[in-house]
Amino acid sequence: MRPVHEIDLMKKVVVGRGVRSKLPEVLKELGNYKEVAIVSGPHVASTWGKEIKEILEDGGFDVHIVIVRRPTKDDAEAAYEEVKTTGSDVVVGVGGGKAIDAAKYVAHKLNLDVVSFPTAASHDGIASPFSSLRGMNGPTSVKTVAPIAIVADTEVIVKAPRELNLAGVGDLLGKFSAVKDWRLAHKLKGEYYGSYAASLSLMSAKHVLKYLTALKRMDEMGVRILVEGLISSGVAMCIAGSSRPASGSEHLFSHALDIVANYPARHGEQVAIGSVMMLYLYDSKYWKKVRKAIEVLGLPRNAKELGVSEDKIIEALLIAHKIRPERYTILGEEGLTREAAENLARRTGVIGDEPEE
Ligand SMILES: NC(=O)C1=CN([C@@H]2O[C@H](COP(=O)(O)OP(=O)(O)OC[C@H]3O[C@@H](n4cnc5c(N)ncnc54)[C@H](OP(=O)(O)O)[C@@H]3O)[C@@H](O)[C@H]2O)C=CC1
Ligand SMILES: O=C(CO)COP(=O)(O)O
Ligand SMILES: [Zn+2]
Repeated sequence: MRPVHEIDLMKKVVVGRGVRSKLPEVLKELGNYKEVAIVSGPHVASTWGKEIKEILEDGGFDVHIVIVRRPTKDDAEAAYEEVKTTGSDVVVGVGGGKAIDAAKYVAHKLNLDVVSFPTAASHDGIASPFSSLRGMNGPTSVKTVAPIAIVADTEVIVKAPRELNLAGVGDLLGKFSAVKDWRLAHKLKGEYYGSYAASLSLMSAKHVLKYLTALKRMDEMGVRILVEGLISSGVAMCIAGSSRPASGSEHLFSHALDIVANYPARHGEQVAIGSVMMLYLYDSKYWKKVRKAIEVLGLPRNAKELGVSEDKIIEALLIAHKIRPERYTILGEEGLTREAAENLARRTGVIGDEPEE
Protein backbone atom coordinates (compact mmCIF):
# COMPACT_ATOMS: atom_id res chain seq x y z
CA MET A 1 0.00 0.00 0.00
CA ARG A 2 1.28 3.48 -0.83
CA PRO A 3 0.91 6.14 1.89
CA VAL A 4 0.00 8.83 -0.67
CA HIS A 5 -1.21 8.05 -4.14
CA GLU A 6 -1.65 10.93 -6.59
CA ILE A 7 -3.35 10.38 -9.94
CA ASP A 8 -3.14 12.77 -12.89
CA LEU A 9 -5.85 11.96 -15.40
CA MET A 10 -7.05 13.56 -18.58
CA LYS A 11 -10.13 15.77 -18.23
CA LYS A 12 -11.69 15.12 -21.60
CA VAL A 13 -11.78 12.38 -24.20
CA VAL A 14 -13.52 12.96 -27.52
CA VAL A 15 -13.56 10.03 -29.92
CA GLY A 16 -15.52 9.82 -33.16
CA ARG A 17 -15.90 10.73 -36.79
CA GLY A 18 -14.94 14.30 -37.64
CA VAL A 19 -14.23 15.35 -34.05
CA ARG A 20 -11.26 17.45 -35.22
CA SER A 21 -13.82 20.23 -35.70
CA LYS A 22 -14.41 20.15 -31.94
CA LEU A 23 -10.81 21.05 -31.06
CA PRO A 24 -11.50 24.79 -30.59
CA GLU A 25 -14.42 24.15 -28.24
CA VAL A 26 -12.42 21.54 -26.30
CA LEU A 27 -9.57 24.04 -25.80
CA LYS A 28 -11.99 26.80 -24.77
CA GLU A 29 -13.61 24.47 -22.26
CA LEU A 30 -10.31 23.43 -20.70
CA GLY A 31 -8.47 26.71 -20.31
CA ASN A 32 -8.06 30.32 -21.22
CA TYR A 33 -5.62 29.54 -24.01
CA LYS A 34 -4.77 31.94 -26.83
CA GLU A 35 -1.55 30.75 -28.48
CA VAL A 36 -1.42 27.12 -29.59
CA ALA A 37 1.75 25.23 -30.50
CA ILE A 38 1.06 22.26 -32.77
CA VAL A 39 3.91 19.76 -32.45
CA SER A 40 3.92 17.46 -35.46
CA GLY A 41 6.09 15.37 -37.78
CA PRO A 42 7.06 16.73 -41.23
CA HIS A 43 4.62 14.61 -43.22
CA VAL A 44 1.62 14.97 -40.93
CA ALA A 45 2.28 18.70 -40.45
CA SER A 46 1.73 19.28 -44.16
CA THR A 47 -1.52 17.32 -44.21
CA TRP A 48 -3.54 17.00 -41.01
CA GLY A 49 -1.40 19.56 -39.19
CA LYS A 50 -2.31 22.20 -41.76
CA GLU A 51 -6.01 21.42 -41.47
CA ILE A 52 -5.92 21.47 -37.66
CA LYS A 53 -4.13 24.84 -37.78
CA GLU A 54 -6.94 26.25 -39.94
CA ILE A 55 -9.64 24.81 -37.67
CA LEU A 56 -7.99 26.38 -34.62
CA GLU A 57 -7.43 29.72 -36.36
CA ASP A 58 -11.09 29.78 -37.40
CA GLY A 59 -11.86 29.16 -33.73
CA GLY A 60 -9.95 32.33 -32.79
CA PHE A 61 -6.54 30.93 -31.75
CA ASP A 62 -3.07 31.97 -32.87
CA VAL A 63 -1.32 28.82 -34.04
CA HIS A 64 2.35 27.91 -34.55
CA ILE A 65 3.43 24.63 -36.14
CA VAL A 66 6.63 23.16 -34.72
CA ILE A 67 8.13 20.21 -36.61
CA VAL A 68 9.83 17.22 -35.01
CA ARG A 69 11.72 15.06 -37.49
CA ARG A 70 13.16 12.27 -35.36
CA PRO A 71 11.98 10.66 -32.11
CA THR A 72 15.06 11.84 -30.23
CA LYS A 73 15.71 13.87 -27.13
CA ASP A 74 17.69 16.36 -29.26
CA ASP A 75 14.75 16.96 -31.59
CA ALA A 76 12.33 17.22 -28.67
CA GLU A 77 14.71 19.74 -27.03
CA ALA A 78 14.80 21.77 -30.26
CA ALA A 79 11.00 21.71 -30.33
CA TYR A 80 10.97 22.91 -26.72
CA GLU A 81 13.24 25.88 -27.59
CA GLU A 82 11.04 26.75 -30.57
CA VAL A 83 7.75 26.49 -28.66
CA LYS A 84 9.26 28.67 -25.92
CA THR A 85 9.92 31.48 -28.40
CA THR A 86 6.28 31.40 -29.60
CA GLY A 87 4.95 32.14 -26.12
CA SER A 88 2.34 29.43 -26.58
CA ASP A 89 0.10 28.58 -23.65
CA VAL A 90 -0.98 25.11 -24.77
CA VAL A 91 0.59 22.33 -26.85
CA VAL A 92 -1.29 20.05 -29.25
CA GLY A 93 0.51 16.91 -30.41
CA VAL A 94 -0.70 16.03 -33.91
CA GLY A 95 0.68 12.81 -35.35
CA GLY A 96 1.90 9.34 -34.50
CA GLY A 97 3.83 8.34 -31.40
CA LYS A 98 6.84 10.53 -32.14
CA ALA A 99 4.87 13.79 -32.35
CA ILE A 100 2.78 13.04 -29.27
CA ASP A 101 5.83 12.00 -27.24
CA ALA A 102 7.63 15.20 -28.23
CA ALA A 103 4.54 17.30 -27.48
CA LYS A 104 4.29 15.78 -23.98
CA TYR A 105 8.02 16.38 -23.44
CA VAL A 106 7.75 20.04 -24.49
CA ALA A 107 4.62 20.65 -22.42
CA HIS A 108 6.23 19.06 -19.38
CA LYS A 109 9.32 21.27 -19.66
CA LEU A 110 7.24 24.43 -20.12
CA ASN A 111 4.64 23.42 -17.55
CA LEU A 112 1.88 23.71 -20.13
CA ASP A 113 -1.19 21.60 -20.82
CA VAL A 114 -0.95 19.20 -23.74
CA VAL A 115 -3.71 17.82 -25.92
CA SER A 116 -3.20 14.56 -27.77
CA PHE A 117 -4.52 14.44 -31.33
CA PRO A 118 -3.35 11.06 -32.67
CA THR A 119 -3.37 10.65 -36.45
CA ALA A 120 -2.42 6.98 -35.99
CA ALA A 121 -3.22 4.65 -33.10
CA SER A 122 0.15 2.90 -32.99
CA HIS A 123 0.57 2.50 -29.21
CA ASP A 124 -0.82 3.54 -25.85
CA GLY A 125 1.51 6.54 -25.51
CA ILE A 126 -1.35 8.56 -27.05
CA ALA A 127 -2.99 8.57 -23.62
CA SER A 128 -0.17 7.94 -21.14
CA PRO A 129 1.99 10.35 -19.11
CA PHE A 130 5.20 8.89 -20.62
CA SER A 131 7.42 9.74 -23.58
CA SER A 132 9.82 7.40 -25.28
CA LEU A 133 12.64 9.36 -26.92
CA ARG A 134 15.99 8.06 -28.10
CA GLY A 135 18.97 9.56 -26.34
CA MET A 136 17.33 9.58 -22.91
CA ASN A 137 18.46 7.19 -20.18
CA GLY A 138 18.03 3.86 -21.95
CA PRO A 139 15.27 2.58 -24.24
CA THR A 140 12.33 2.78 -21.83
CA SER A 141 9.83 5.60 -21.53
CA VAL A 142 10.25 8.51 -19.10
CA LYS A 143 7.57 10.37 -17.16
CA THR A 144 6.50 13.60 -18.80
CA VAL A 145 2.88 14.67 -18.49
CA ALA A 146 -0.55 13.14 -19.07
CA PRO A 147 -2.53 14.81 -21.86
CA ILE A 148 -5.27 17.05 -20.49
CA ALA A 149 -7.44 15.87 -23.38
CA ILE A 150 -7.44 13.31 -26.13
CA VAL A 151 -9.24 14.15 -29.34
CA ALA A 152 -9.24 11.07 -31.57
CA ASP A 153 -10.87 11.55 -34.94
CA THR A 154 -11.67 8.10 -36.34
CA GLU A 155 -12.00 9.60 -39.82
CA VAL A 156 -8.34 10.66 -39.57
CA ILE A 157 -6.93 7.55 -37.91
CA VAL A 158 -8.66 5.15 -40.30
CA LYS A 159 -6.64 6.71 -43.14
CA ALA A 160 -3.29 6.10 -41.41
CA PRO A 161 -1.15 3.28 -42.81
CA ARG A 162 -2.78 0.02 -41.70
CA GLU A 163 0.49 -1.27 -40.20
CA LEU A 164 0.65 1.68 -37.80
CA ASN A 165 -2.81 0.96 -36.38
CA LEU A 166 -2.16 -2.78 -36.27
CA ALA A 167 0.94 -2.07 -34.21
CA GLY A 168 -1.38 -0.41 -31.69
CA VAL A 169 -3.32 -3.67 -31.47
CA GLY A 170 -0.03 -5.49 -30.91
CA ASP A 171 0.83 -3.14 -28.04
CA LEU A 172 -2.51 -4.03 -26.41
CA LEU A 173 -1.89 -7.78 -26.77
CA GLY A 174 1.21 -7.22 -24.64
CA LYS A 175 -0.93 -6.41 -21.61
CA PHE A 176 -1.70 -10.11 -21.04
CA SER A 177 1.91 -10.76 -20.00
CA ALA A 178 2.52 -7.28 -18.54
CA VAL A 179 -0.22 -7.74 -15.96
CA LYS A 180 0.96 -11.27 -15.13
CA ASP A 181 4.46 -9.88 -14.52
CA TRP A 182 3.11 -7.16 -12.27
CA ARG A 183 1.17 -9.69 -10.20
CA LEU A 184 4.21 -11.94 -10.01
CA ALA A 185 6.42 -9.07 -8.80
CA HIS A 186 3.82 -8.28 -6.15
CA LYS A 187 3.73 -11.86 -4.91
CA LEU A 188 7.47 -12.52 -5.04
CA LYS A 189 8.94 -9.11 -4.30
CA GLY A 190 6.18 -7.27 -2.47
CA GLU A 191 6.02 -4.65 -5.20
CA TYR A 192 3.05 -2.29 -5.07
CA TYR A 193 0.21 -3.74 -7.17
CA GLY A 194 -2.91 -1.83 -8.10
CA SER A 195 -5.63 -4.28 -9.00
CA TYR A 196 -7.87 -1.61 -10.53
CA ALA A 197 -5.12 -0.40 -12.88
CA ALA A 198 -4.22 -4.01 -13.66
CA SER A 199 -7.84 -4.89 -14.52
CA LEU A 200 -8.16 -1.85 -16.76
CA SER A 201 -5.01 -2.75 -18.65
CA LEU A 202 -6.00 -6.40 -18.97
CA MET A 203 -9.43 -5.43 -20.21
CA SER A 204 -7.85 -3.58 -23.14
CA ALA A 205 -6.09 -6.80 -24.22
CA LYS A 206 -9.24 -8.89 -23.77
CA HIS A 207 -11.11 -6.42 -25.96
CA VAL A 208 -8.68 -7.16 -28.76
CA LEU A 209 -9.59 -10.86 -28.68
CA LYS A 210 -13.29 -10.05 -28.42
CA TYR A 211 -13.31 -7.62 -31.34
CA LEU A 212 -10.72 -9.26 -33.56
CA THR A 213 -12.88 -9.16 -36.70
CA ALA A 214 -13.48 -5.39 -36.47
CA LEU A 215 -9.82 -4.83 -35.65
CA LYS A 216 -8.78 -6.90 -38.65
CA ARG A 217 -11.04 -4.78 -40.87
CA MET A 218 -9.61 -1.69 -39.21
CA ASP A 219 -12.55 0.34 -40.43
CA GLU A 220 -13.86 3.22 -38.32
CA MET A 221 -15.49 0.81 -35.89
CA GLY A 222 -12.18 -1.05 -35.54
CA VAL A 223 -10.32 2.22 -35.02
CA ARG A 224 -12.77 3.26 -32.32
CA ILE A 225 -12.33 -0.05 -30.48
CA LEU A 226 -8.57 0.26 -30.79
CA VAL A 227 -8.47 3.87 -29.56
CA GLU A 228 -10.68 3.03 -26.60
CA GLY A 229 -8.36 0.14 -25.70
CA LEU A 230 -5.28 2.36 -25.94
CA ILE A 231 -6.95 4.99 -23.78
CA SER A 232 -7.92 2.35 -21.23
CA SER A 233 -4.31 1.21 -21.05
CA GLY A 234 -3.10 4.83 -20.86
CA VAL A 235 -5.50 5.51 -17.99
CA ALA A 236 -4.20 2.37 -16.24
CA MET A 237 -0.71 3.88 -16.40
CA CYS A 238 -2.00 7.22 -15.11
CA ILE A 239 -3.64 5.46 -12.18
CA ALA A 240 -0.58 3.33 -11.40
CA GLY A 241 1.76 6.31 -11.83
CA SER A 242 4.07 4.10 -13.89
CA SER A 243 3.98 2.05 -17.09
CA ARG A 244 3.94 -1.13 -14.95
CA PRO A 245 0.38 -2.23 -15.87
CA ALA A 246 1.18 -1.87 -19.56
CA SER A 247 4.81 -2.92 -19.79
CA GLY A 248 6.37 -6.16 -18.58
CA SER A 249 8.74 -8.78 -19.97
CA GLU A 250 7.25 -8.53 -23.48
CA HIS A 251 8.24 -4.85 -23.52
CA LEU A 252 11.68 -5.74 -22.16
CA PHE A 253 12.07 -8.09 -25.12
CA SER A 254 11.01 -5.32 -27.51
CA HIS A 255 13.37 -2.77 -25.92
CA ALA A 256 16.19 -5.35 -26.06
CA LEU A 257 15.48 -5.99 -29.74
CA ASP A 258 15.66 -2.24 -30.39
CA ILE A 259 19.12 -2.26 -28.80
CA VAL A 260 20.56 -5.34 -30.52
CA ALA A 261 18.93 -4.82 -33.91
CA ASN A 262 18.53 -1.01 -34.03
CA TYR A 263 14.73 -0.60 -33.98
CA PRO A 264 13.96 -3.30 -36.56
CA ALA A 265 10.13 -3.15 -36.50
CA ARG A 266 7.26 -1.26 -34.93
CA HIS A 267 6.97 -1.20 -31.16
CA GLY A 268 3.62 -3.04 -31.04
CA GLU A 269 4.75 -5.68 -33.54
CA GLN A 270 7.70 -6.58 -31.33
CA VAL A 271 5.65 -6.41 -28.15
CA ALA A 272 3.02 -8.83 -29.50
CA ILE A 273 5.66 -11.43 -30.37
CA GLY A 274 7.29 -10.84 -26.99
CA SER A 275 3.96 -11.46 -25.32
CA VAL A 276 3.52 -14.84 -27.06
CA MET A 277 6.92 -15.93 -25.71
CA MET A 278 6.41 -14.63 -22.18
CA LEU A 279 2.93 -16.17 -21.95
CA TYR A 280 4.47 -19.49 -23.02
CA LEU A 281 6.90 -19.16 -20.10
CA TYR A 282 3.92 -18.62 -17.82
CA ASP A 283 2.35 -21.78 -19.27
CA SER A 284 -0.70 -19.65 -19.96
CA LYS A 285 -3.38 -20.70 -22.43
CA TYR A 286 -3.17 -17.18 -23.76
CA TRP A 287 0.09 -17.77 -25.63
CA LYS A 288 -1.79 -19.63 -28.35
CA LYS A 289 -4.68 -17.15 -28.29
CA VAL A 290 -2.33 -14.22 -28.76
CA ARG A 291 -0.42 -16.08 -31.46
CA LYS A 292 -3.67 -16.83 -33.28
CA ALA A 293 -4.74 -13.18 -33.00
CA ILE A 294 -1.41 -12.07 -34.48
CA GLU A 295 -1.96 -14.45 -37.38
CA VAL A 296 -5.54 -13.35 -37.99
CA LEU A 297 -4.61 -9.67 -37.89
CA GLY A 298 -1.64 -10.11 -40.18
CA LEU A 299 0.92 -8.83 -37.67
CA PRO A 300 4.46 -10.25 -38.02
CA ARG A 301 4.61 -13.76 -36.53
CA ASN A 302 8.31 -14.49 -36.45
CA ALA A 303 11.88 -13.24 -36.85
CA LYS A 304 11.69 -13.26 -40.64
CA GLU A 305 8.45 -11.26 -40.72
CA LEU A 306 9.86 -8.82 -38.16
CA GLY A 307 12.87 -8.38 -40.44
CA VAL A 308 15.50 -9.61 -37.98
CA SER A 309 17.80 -12.61 -37.90
CA GLU A 310 17.03 -15.47 -35.54
CA ASP A 311 20.28 -14.69 -33.71
CA LYS A 312 19.02 -11.21 -32.84
CA ILE A 313 15.88 -12.70 -31.28
CA ILE A 314 18.03 -14.90 -29.05
CA GLU A 315 20.36 -12.01 -28.20
CA ALA A 316 17.38 -9.88 -27.22
CA LEU A 317 15.94 -12.65 -25.05
CA LEU A 318 19.29 -13.02 -23.32
CA ILE A 319 19.64 -9.35 -22.33
CA ALA A 320 15.96 -8.45 -21.78
CA HIS A 321 16.08 -8.97 -17.99
CA LYS A 322 18.90 -6.40 -17.70
CA ILE A 323 16.96 -3.54 -19.27
CA ARG A 324 15.00 -2.56 -16.18
CA PRO A 325 16.34 -4.64 -13.30
CA GLU A 326 14.11 -2.91 -10.74
CA ARG A 327 11.00 -4.29 -12.48
CA TYR A 328 10.76 -8.02 -11.69
CA THR A 329 9.25 -10.21 -14.41
CA ILE A 330 8.97 -13.86 -15.46
CA LEU A 331 12.52 -13.52 -16.82
CA GLY A 332 13.76 -13.39 -13.22
CA GLU A 333 16.94 -11.73 -12.02
CA GLU A 334 19.28 -14.00 -13.95
CA GLY A 335 17.40 -14.10 -17.24
CA LEU A 336 17.27 -17.08 -19.58
CA THR A 337 20.07 -19.45 -20.52
CA ARG A 338 20.90 -19.59 -24.22
CA GLU A 339 19.36 -23.04 -24.43
CA ALA A 340 16.14 -21.88 -22.76
CA ALA A 341 15.95 -18.82 -25.02
CA GLU A 342 16.38 -20.95 -28.13
CA ASN A 343 13.79 -23.47 -26.99
CA LEU A 344 11.36 -20.71 -26.14
CA ALA A 345 11.71 -18.93 -29.48
CA ARG A 346 11.53 -22.22 -31.39
CA ARG A 347 8.51 -23.66 -29.55
CA THR A 348 6.53 -20.47 -30.05
CA GLY A 349 7.44 -20.34 -33.75
CA VAL A 350 9.37 -17.07 -33.46
CA ILE A 351 12.38 -18.87 -34.94
CA GLY A 352 12.44 -22.10 -36.91
CA ASP A 353 9.59 -23.52 -38.92
CA GLU A 354 6.61 -24.47 -36.83
CA PRO A 355 5.39 -23.58 -33.33
CA GLU A 356 4.49 -26.26 -30.80
CA GLU A 357 0.84 -27.34 -31.01
N1 LIG B 1 5.17 7.04 -25.08
C1 LIG B 1 5.18 5.74 -25.10
O1 LIG B 1 4.76 5.07 -24.16
C2 LIG B 1 5.72 5.04 -26.28
C3 LIG B 1 6.31 5.72 -27.32
N2 LIG B 1 6.84 5.08 -28.40
C4 LIG B 1 7.48 5.90 -29.44
O2 LIG B 1 6.55 6.17 -30.46
C5 LIG B 1 7.20 6.27 -31.70
C6 LIG B 1 6.58 5.34 -32.68
O3 LIG B 1 5.29 5.78 -32.94
P1 LIG B 1 4.67 5.55 -34.37
O4 LIG B 1 3.31 6.17 -34.38
O5 LIG B 1 4.78 4.13 -34.73
O6 LIG B 1 5.68 6.30 -35.33
P2 LIG B 1 5.81 7.79 -35.83
O7 LIG B 1 5.16 8.77 -34.97
O8 LIG B 1 7.24 7.96 -36.14
O9 LIG B 1 4.99 7.72 -37.21
C7 LIG B 1 5.43 6.84 -38.22
C8 LIG B 1 5.24 7.50 -39.59
O10 LIG B 1 3.86 7.58 -39.89
C9 LIG B 1 3.53 8.88 -40.27
N3 LIG B 1 2.13 9.11 -39.94
C10 LIG B 1 1.53 9.31 -38.73
N4 LIG B 1 0.21 9.43 -38.87
C11 LIG B 1 -0.05 9.30 -40.19
C12 LIG B 1 -1.23 9.34 -40.98
N5 LIG B 1 -2.43 9.52 -40.42
N6 LIG B 1 -1.12 9.19 -42.31
C13 LIG B 1 0.09 9.00 -42.88
N7 LIG B 1 1.25 8.96 -42.21
C14 LIG B 1 1.16 9.10 -40.87
C15 LIG B 1 4.51 9.76 -39.56
O11 LIG B 1 4.66 11.00 -40.22
P3 LIG B 1 5.59 12.19 -39.67
O12 LIG B 1 6.93 11.93 -40.27
O13 LIG B 1 4.96 13.40 -40.17
O14 LIG B 1 5.61 12.09 -38.18
C16 LIG B 1 5.78 8.92 -39.63
O15 LIG B 1 6.45 9.11 -40.85
C17 LIG B 1 8.66 5.92 -31.44
O16 LIG B 1 9.38 7.12 -31.37
C18 LIG B 1 8.65 5.22 -30.13
O17 LIG B 1 9.81 5.42 -29.39
C19 LIG B 1 6.73 3.72 -28.51
C20 LIG B 1 6.12 3.02 -27.53
C21 LIG B 1 5.59 3.59 -26.34
O1 LIG C 1 5.17 1.12 -24.33
C1 LIG C 1 4.82 1.34 -23.19
C2 LIG C 1 3.52 0.86 -22.69
O2 LIG C 1 2.78 0.25 -23.70
C3 LIG C 1 5.73 2.03 -22.26
O3 LIG C 1 6.58 1.06 -21.81
P1 LIG C 1 8.02 1.34 -21.22
O4 LIG C 1 7.83 2.12 -19.97
O5 LIG C 1 8.57 -0.03 -21.01
O6 LIG C 1 8.79 2.11 -22.26
ZN1 LIG D 1 3.99 -0.37 -25.41
